Amino acid sequence: MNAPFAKMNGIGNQITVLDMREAETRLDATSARAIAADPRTAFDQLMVIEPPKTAGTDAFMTIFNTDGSLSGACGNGTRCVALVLMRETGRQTFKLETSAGLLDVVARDAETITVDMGEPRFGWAEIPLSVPFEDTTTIDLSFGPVDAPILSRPAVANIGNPHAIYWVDDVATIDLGRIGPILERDPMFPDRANISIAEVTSDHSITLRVWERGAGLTLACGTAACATAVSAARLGKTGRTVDVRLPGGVLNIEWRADNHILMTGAAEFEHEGVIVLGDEVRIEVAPDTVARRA
Ligand SMILES: N[C@H](CCC[C@H](N)C(=O)O)C(=O)O
Repeated sequence: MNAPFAKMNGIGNQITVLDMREAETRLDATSARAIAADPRTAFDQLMVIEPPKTAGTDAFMTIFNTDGSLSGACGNGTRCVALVLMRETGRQTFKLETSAGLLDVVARDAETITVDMGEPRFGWAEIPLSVPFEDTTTIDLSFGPVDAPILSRPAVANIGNPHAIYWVDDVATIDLGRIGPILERDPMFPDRANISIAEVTSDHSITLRVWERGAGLTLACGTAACATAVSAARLGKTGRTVDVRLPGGVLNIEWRADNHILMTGAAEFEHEGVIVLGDEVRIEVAPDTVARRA
């Protein structure tokens, strides 16, 4: 079976979009890991486009991480899927669905794609946490020596996936590649968690680095930007509209008065081809789609 793929990125977050709308089978975790292992299709997230499950939606998306685990949400990948559908249909508005819910998308152009990421959830059981906390704006989960922790008192939020955000004075001084994998698997998080460190630089800007659950350090994470923005606003650190600066680029996040989070940013094609799915995964890149990079 052949499925078209597009290797893309959402401000540096490595995304492979696999179109399985015509496929008779579903992709399994073993095949997802094989696709991740090939440099031509390597991804932080694999966005599998499937036929719509709910009337009025354009497609269902199954989201795999590099390690083959599933996520209910991926902001950067959703913009990439929208760009694929915009090119295919010429339309600019889409309704997409994941295991976590519905997403309305408005794609003005490749630089300006806005996803309504829905409403954040803050209840401890919704994150989920394994310990009850009445107030999730700060929870008790530090890292480092008890008397001089390197990180402490993160905010937590669920944006279709679990996030913990630590506030720091300088994101460059924290060894997130070492600390991230430990906190990702802390017993506090029964489903693991995406771990962010955030530096508030003004009442409308935040610098962010993310260790992603199931994928590791990435150049950007859309849901982490959303989780960070709403947490900063809840704590009074910023207003409700912020620019979030990630290593790969900037996302604008607006937490609307109706509680919905709007995420706006770019998406980009790199190259395309087909993935032949059988006992083994075979990848064929269409040479004419390989972007010339200086
Ligand atoms: N990069 C994605 C999030 C991936 C989340 C995933 N790592 C998980 O929750 O398992 C984004 O742009 O929102």
